[in-house]
Amino acid sequence: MAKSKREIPPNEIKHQEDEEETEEEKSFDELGLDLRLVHALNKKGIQKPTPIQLVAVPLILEGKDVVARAKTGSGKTFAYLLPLLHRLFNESSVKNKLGPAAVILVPTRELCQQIYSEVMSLIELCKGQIQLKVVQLTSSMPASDMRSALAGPPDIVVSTPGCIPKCLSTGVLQSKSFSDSLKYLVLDEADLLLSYGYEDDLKALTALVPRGCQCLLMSATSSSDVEKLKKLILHNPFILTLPEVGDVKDEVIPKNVQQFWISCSERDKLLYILALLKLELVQKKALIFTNTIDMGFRLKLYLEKFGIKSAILNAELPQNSRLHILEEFNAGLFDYLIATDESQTKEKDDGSGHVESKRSRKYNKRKLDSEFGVVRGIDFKNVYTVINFEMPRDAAGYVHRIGRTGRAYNTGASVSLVSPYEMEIFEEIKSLIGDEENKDSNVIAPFPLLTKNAVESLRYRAEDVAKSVTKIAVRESRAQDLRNEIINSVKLKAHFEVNPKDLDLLKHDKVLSKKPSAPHLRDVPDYLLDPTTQEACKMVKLARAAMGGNNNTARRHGTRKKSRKEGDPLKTFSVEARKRAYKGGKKREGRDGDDSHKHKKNKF
Ligand SMILES: Nc1ncnc2c1ncn2[C@@H]1O[C@H](COP(=O)(O)OP(=O)(O)OP(=O)(O)O)[C@@H](O)[C@H]1O
Repeated sequence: MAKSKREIPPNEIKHQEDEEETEEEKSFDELGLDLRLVHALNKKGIQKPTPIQLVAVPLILEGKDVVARAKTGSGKTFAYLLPLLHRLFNESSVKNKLGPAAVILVPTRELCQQIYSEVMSLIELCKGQIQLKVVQLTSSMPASDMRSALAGPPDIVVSTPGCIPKCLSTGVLQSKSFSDSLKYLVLDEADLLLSYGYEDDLKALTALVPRGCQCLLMSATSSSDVEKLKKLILHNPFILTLPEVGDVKDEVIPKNVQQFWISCSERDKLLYILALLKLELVQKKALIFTNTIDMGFRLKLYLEKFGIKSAILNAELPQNSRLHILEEFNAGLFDYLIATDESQTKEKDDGSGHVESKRSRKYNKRKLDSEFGVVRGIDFKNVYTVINFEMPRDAAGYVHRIGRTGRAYNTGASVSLVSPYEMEIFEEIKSLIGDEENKDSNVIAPFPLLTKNAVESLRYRAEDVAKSVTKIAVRESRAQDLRNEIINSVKLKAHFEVNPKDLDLLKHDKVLSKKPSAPHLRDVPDYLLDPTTQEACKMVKLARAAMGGNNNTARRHGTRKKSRKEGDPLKTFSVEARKRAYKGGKKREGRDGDDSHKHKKNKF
């Protein structure tokens, strides 16, 4: 355990990344973890604990209540999962227990799935030496599914908070059985649980948490909500804060993420993002955030016209599709994911002074999934760049968005397009993450690689194309995409239950536009680029090569695997799907190869 050298309350442990050198040398084994878990981690390529794991694991193994606050991507999940599994592995199972021993509560379904997969993969890697039943529950599950999931009962339940009260009220779970068996309660992404509207559910649950239950609360940011939860559920917990929250400024963005911004008008945002992507001034994979679903589709349609493929992720899509999109993106099947991370209520007013049309509002009234959370806590793999096409509505949203890159020991970058409407929130963000004492410190620096000339050389076509992406086109594409995803989702459900790892059926970066992109818009000829931009492109490419390509390995595997799977029942899905898959494969082979021919031949 990290010893406190400063005068801080006895149960409060603050930790700086550069202190306690000997602590940082410690291995998982030396933290006292079960060797089966240590081997499982090694098989995953995880060798040394992150700072939060170094401090939290021993405390949790000792049975302490812990509140851990650490940056996004700092490894908080293993910080509680490893000691939790250790304790469950080594406990003699209580006979006749009628409820779960451990409950992990998370704010969204996506997180539920993610944590569930993480637990299952650790258990599987323990080579069948461990028999633990793990289930996931979400509020939309029918009572019969909940009943069968809870039969046994399971050792670990991963759930959104609304589910447990639902299980209790429908008689699927008895309050007494629940209280008698519960030994571990984890509130993960605690800073979000209340903002997702789970306060009543959590209060209902509190009454049932027995005194001896070990409670753990994990969060990326500190907030009054976290304080509230801490008081509600934990008893005299150890408070871990990494890195140390200094007197002056709270550091919430990982140091390994370089943050940039570009000042541009609302109208020029399409032009600027085109320049960033088309001139390849940002590293792939990139996660692009918009505040409304319509804007996400507008952006996708616009980029398509220039031959830039992307996929869309939002709360409107069916759950299966969302999970599938995440898995595909994580597996490297496409490079750009446009995500909308706000809820329906917020979507009505986008804060930028833009008034949405009546029809658009009608579409926005579609039922969005309140348990959806694209940004919060999701472990996107190998995202190098996060682009804020529109600025989030609050500073915490910025922290969570940027936290999708630079995870664990990786590096990353972010680029925010900031219009005059968004300067206020931008200032707020800067003051949250910056150094107030040193006003000149460029925590978010101006993006250095894009010259005015480079932008202007693209303006004519960019504006022309932007005009062609009409509101009607956006609306039609959104409706069409939703229809497709609903059909696919129903058909996929059965298959994914049997083959959860199969990613290859549907390509989510399919082209939505009815007209193919014009060849002259696909590539940028050299004569349009000034020497500075050409130099910048080269630098980015070199950096990508140094980083080991552009994450295409998985994609290539995916393509080949698919072409071999002629017998796959999913391939008979529909003529459309097959065509798309074939086209997708061809296209990807081209993209995987040397793409240096780009920028040379075609006229722009
Ligand atoms: N000790 C480690 N060494 C290397 N990678 C690790 C280690 N611990 C966790 N990771 C990886 O780091 C990534 C981020 O971990 P995790 O999702 O737990 O972060 P987090 O702190 O919960 O972030 P967020 O607040 O965004 O949810 C995951 O891909 C995880 O597998």
